[in-house]
Amino acid sequence: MKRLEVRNMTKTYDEGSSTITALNNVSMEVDAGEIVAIIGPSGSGKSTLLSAVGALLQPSSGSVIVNGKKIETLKEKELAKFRLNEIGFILQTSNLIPYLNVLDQLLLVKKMAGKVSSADQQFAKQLLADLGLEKKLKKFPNELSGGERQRVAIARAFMNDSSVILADEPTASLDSKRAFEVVQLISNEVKKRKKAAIMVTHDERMLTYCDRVYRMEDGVLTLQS
Ligand SMILES: Nc1ncnc2c1ncn2[C@@H]1O[C@H](COP(=O)(O)OP(=O)(O)OP(=O)(O)O)[C@@H](O)[C@H]1O
Repeated sequence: MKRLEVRNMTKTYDEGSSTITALNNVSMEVDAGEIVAIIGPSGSGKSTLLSAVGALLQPSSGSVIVNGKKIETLKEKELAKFRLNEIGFILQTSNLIPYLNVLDQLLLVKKMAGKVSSADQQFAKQLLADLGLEKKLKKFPNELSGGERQRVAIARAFMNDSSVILADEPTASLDSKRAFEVVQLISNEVKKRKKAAIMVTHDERMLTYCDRVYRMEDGVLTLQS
């Protein structure tokens, strides 16, 4: 059983008299410890695919299966829980909360899910240390560089120990040195913590850190390498 499977997924949008096919019979698999890239032109359906895998959008047909469970079978309440516990998102910009320090950015995820244990505190510190931020625990976002902020966002995505990590152009706001660092760190954590990760990127230089590369064109996904 693969950690993540997408089976024959189609998403259409009705636009008056015409229909846009954002995803056209897309299938892919990502196993634990794998990071795959999706490249492709603007408007080809990459964000739509990430949204569907992250249970933020319902496909018109097809399935997303995480740890053998079809997410379309989940009810609204279970879906919210699924998003919180099984999906970690890393976005283009770090989206940190301005009035929380670095450590609290991570602990907020736990506060939302219930309460913060000392094991949670330890885990958060361990993740931040993995990402080279052990000296920045008490800093606020405006006291960090762009690369540091993005590393906090990566640590935060791993904080709920989800099965799946979804990264939507995580290097878009970084210069190329920082971009390499950030993708390498994501890849290392994915392998160390046995996540199934999908990264959408426009930057072909980042593909060296990925196990497979898929190309999206007009809603059709093909394996490139
Ligand atoms: N809510 C919506 N209603 C109608 N059409 C939509 C909607 N969301 C996306 N689309 C269309 O679906 C197609 C795929 O869009 P999507 O955002 O997935 O592309 P993308 O590959 O992520 O693009 P980019 O690289 O520019 O972010 C596009 O034609 C887009 O216009």
